[in-house]
Amino acid sequence: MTPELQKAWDALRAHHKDVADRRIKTLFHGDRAAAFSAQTEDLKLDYAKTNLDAEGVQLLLDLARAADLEGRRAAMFSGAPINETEGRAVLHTALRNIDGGPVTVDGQDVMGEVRDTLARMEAFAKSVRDGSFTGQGGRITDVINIGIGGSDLGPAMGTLALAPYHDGPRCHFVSNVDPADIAQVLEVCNPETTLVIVASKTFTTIETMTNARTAKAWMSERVSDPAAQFAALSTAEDKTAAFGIDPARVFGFADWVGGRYSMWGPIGLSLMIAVGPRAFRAFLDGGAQMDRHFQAAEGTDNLPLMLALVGIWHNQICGYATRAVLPYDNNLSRLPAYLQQLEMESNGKGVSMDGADLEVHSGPVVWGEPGTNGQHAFYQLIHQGTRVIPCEFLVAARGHRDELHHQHQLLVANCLAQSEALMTGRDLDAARAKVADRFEGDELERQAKHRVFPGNRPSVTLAYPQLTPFRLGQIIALYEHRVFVEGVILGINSFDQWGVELGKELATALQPIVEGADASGKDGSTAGLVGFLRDRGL
Ligand SMILES: O=P(O)(O)OC[C@H]1O[C@H](O)[C@H](O)[C@@H](O)[C@@H]1O
Repeated sequence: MTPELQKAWDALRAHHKDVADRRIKTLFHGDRAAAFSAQTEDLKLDYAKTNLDAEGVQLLLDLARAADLEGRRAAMFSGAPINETEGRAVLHTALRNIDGGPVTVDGQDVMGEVRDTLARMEAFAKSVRDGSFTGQGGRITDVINIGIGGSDLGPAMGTLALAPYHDGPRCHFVSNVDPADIAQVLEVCNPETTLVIVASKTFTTIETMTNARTAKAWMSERVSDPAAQFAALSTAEDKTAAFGIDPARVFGFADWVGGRYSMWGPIGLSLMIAVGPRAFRAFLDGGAQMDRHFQAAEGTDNLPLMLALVGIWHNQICGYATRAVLPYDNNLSRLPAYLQQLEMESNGKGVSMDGADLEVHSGPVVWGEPGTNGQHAFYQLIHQGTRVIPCEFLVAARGHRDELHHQHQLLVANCLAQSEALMTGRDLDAARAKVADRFEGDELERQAKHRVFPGNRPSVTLAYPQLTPFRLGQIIALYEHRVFVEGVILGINSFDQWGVELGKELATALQPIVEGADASGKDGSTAGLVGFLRDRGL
């Protein structure tokens, strides 16, 4: 860590010591709500309900500067190999730069290829949607995307998010190697009218390849040329050919698109088939708009920067180990899962870019569920548990059901009530007043204590007009850049994922053992579990 960066961390920690005990609510005077929010025409990020003050924000901005955020950001957009452990550029932004200028990697403009692939995807999606591409039993009724991690979560989350725009064939997403996953999808599909999309950046992921073979076998029972109803999305075009997929239905992309950043390109094909090329373009436009905003907006006007700095404040400075993402937008119900990969696979590292042990914590545990469901499940702990969980709310002005707008208004009231309750809490006097008509004496005290809400719990709220394709693009790109900024400040490589390798290697080594080979070379626990499962039918 450079002395300048060290100084910036120290200054923030010292500031936190001074302000840790105050109550957020006492900070509300003057124009706090406006000063502690970042806004574009369509998006408002409110972080007034945090313990940040002007000095805290300034110190966070100093931290970003000391980490050379501007330099790293320019390096990313310019196509420099900032994924240093893999020697790759990081240019998922190029996939949505459709109306923008050239983007060069190793001196070559990649935009021609990006546009060509997008045009091929659009032509194919159109042919599936209008029935000119058919299965061997007629028009395509079902699309099955087989992929995992970044080759699943993006299109699965996006297809659900844009359900009101879904006018193409039904889309199913199979990810788990657990046969239960694929079996229940195959059960409801007709092989003669189903398109299978095998989505895998590497085309070697064992779960995906196993499911793809199962789908091919299922299809070959009913159609004479199953491969004709397969498409592939991958960087490994040689491997897609070996699987028997016609290059006309192979949509390739370059290694400078990370798996968890890949829904903007070919990996988004199932989403494009669901909502149509036009809506998909609007999604790309939303992402591109956020890219421009991220590069141009200054300091506190910059949404991804401020979302990241609030995250750093909570996770690193206040020591809150997790953050809850709570969309009050049911169609975003897979957003928490999507963000778990985006954030935790990107910033869940213990080693800095230069190979030294990290001197700060890795990124936070991210989790969540849509409101209002979470309110009736785990909000108890958020309100009264002993650990503070910063909450991130998402809420739209309007849903897609005008006739049920009164229900949407109730949803919004719930969202706003939660952030208010978290901040304000309820003190012992107010709690006593709640039960004074039913209890007295010691029992009144005891009952009141259970009804105290400590409050002073921070949250941020992202508000937007409506979850359209364009807006989804903005929101996903906002989170991507937030992860980038946090990664730069932590000094890590947000674009590799070595931490997933060991489990994969050991699973491969364990396969013969679960199939019957001798387990005695394994530790006693593993061997014991194999024995237990074998005795019961493994
Ligand atoms: O797209 P694939 O190559 O099949 O990879 C699928 C996923 O598996 C890997 O193990 C990585 O952890 C993920 O980043 C990736 O998205």
